[in-house]
Amino acid sequence: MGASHSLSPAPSAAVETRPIDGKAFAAGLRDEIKAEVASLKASHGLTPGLAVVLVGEDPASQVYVRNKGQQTIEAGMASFEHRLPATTTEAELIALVDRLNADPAVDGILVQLPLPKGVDERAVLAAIAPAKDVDGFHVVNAGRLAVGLDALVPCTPLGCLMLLKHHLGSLSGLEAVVVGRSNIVGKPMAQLLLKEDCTVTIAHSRTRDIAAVCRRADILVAAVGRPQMVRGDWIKPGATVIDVGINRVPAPDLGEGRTRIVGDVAYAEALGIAGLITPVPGGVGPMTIACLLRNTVTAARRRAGI
Ligand SMILES: NC(=O)C1=CN([C@@H]2O[C@H](COP(=O)(O)OP(=O)(O)OC[C@H]3O[C@@H](n4cnc5c(N)ncnc54)[C@H](OP(=O)(O)O)[C@@H]3O)[C@@H](O)[C@H]2O)C=CC1
Ligand SMILES: Nc1nc(=O)c2c([nH]1)NC[C@@H]1CN(c3ccc(C(=O)N[C@@H](CCC(=O)O)C(=O)O)cc3)C=[N+]21
Ligand SMILES: [Mg+2]
Repeated sequence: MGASHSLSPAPSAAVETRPIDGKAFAAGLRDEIKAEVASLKASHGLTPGLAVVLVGEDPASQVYVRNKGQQTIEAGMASFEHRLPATTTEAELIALVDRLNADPAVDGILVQLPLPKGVDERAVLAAIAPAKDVDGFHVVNAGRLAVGLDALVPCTPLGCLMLLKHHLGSLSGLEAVVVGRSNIVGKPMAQLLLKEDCTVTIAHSRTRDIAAVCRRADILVAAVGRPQMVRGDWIKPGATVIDVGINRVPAPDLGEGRTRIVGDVAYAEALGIAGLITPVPGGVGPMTIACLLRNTVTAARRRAGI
């Protein structure tokens, strides 16, 4: 057969990769939430309130807590910040959570993770009233999500799902691979994708030939915490890539001692291969906070019965 009649595919033209603007999408969501809060206030006298508990001095956590507080107030909600020293005991923390559970002005409680060594995270999360668990980390909410009941859903996977549905429409039948199996990102992400009728694979540190597993994905979600681990040749051409990773790495090009934030995906390598990709920063992170505000409004409505 002559070359002009070859049945093999032409050398594939590079895919045009479109970045997903999570920052803009989150700003739009916050505008909607702000309008909803104003109408709840006008018609029911209800002001949703979010309490954030930060233990210790973790610099990254301080940034997120500041952003959360600002955006909560901008949305017209009440923000309660509790900053405690790293020496706070588990009993003191649980006593604070109990007070917040009983406080009628508080609709949502978020205990920023990680907690200092010596504090049992599970015990603290278990103390949060499920109706105020706007992170969706309590076993009651995790269980409700798993069996298909209404639940407060963890903010990061919820934000990822909103981006996916907005850009892809129906996800039914798509191959989804989630890299990472944490209780706060990987597992609930897999549950949400399953609910959308994806065929879901969860990969983790023991997965054999992870590159080949990832290459099956129409939707690839990276939630690992390893800078740029997912390489360009792990991505199926045209796939949608959601990069959850927030990794602070040295950036000597910016100057001595400077750092920058990168994701779990080698973004530059993904360009020309992925169809859609979330950048870091400006992708999933802003969606997490917007979904936290949304969950706080949801919790406030349910508690008020409206
Ligand atoms: N953008 C946002 O809003 C948010 C971002 N994050 C970021 O997302 C990332 C993940 O967070 P989180 O889920 O809490 O992290 P965890 O450390 O709790 O979980 C990481 C997961 O990645 C897996 N893993 C680790 N190394 C490898 C490897 N070499 N190959 C394959 N899998 C691996 C682990 O597997 P195993 O279970 O086998 O150990 C584990 O399941 C972090 O960068 C975090 O900062 C987190 C929350 C919100
Ligand atoms: N109980 C609890 N719930 C959490 O949801 C939780 C937590 N603990 N501990 C830490 C992680 C991390 N996390 C982020 C939130 C927002 C951005 C964010 O806004 N990122 C922006 C800015 C990034 C920057 O420059 O710092 C972006 O990606 O564009 C990132 C990460 C929530 N977490
Ligand atoms: Mg109130």
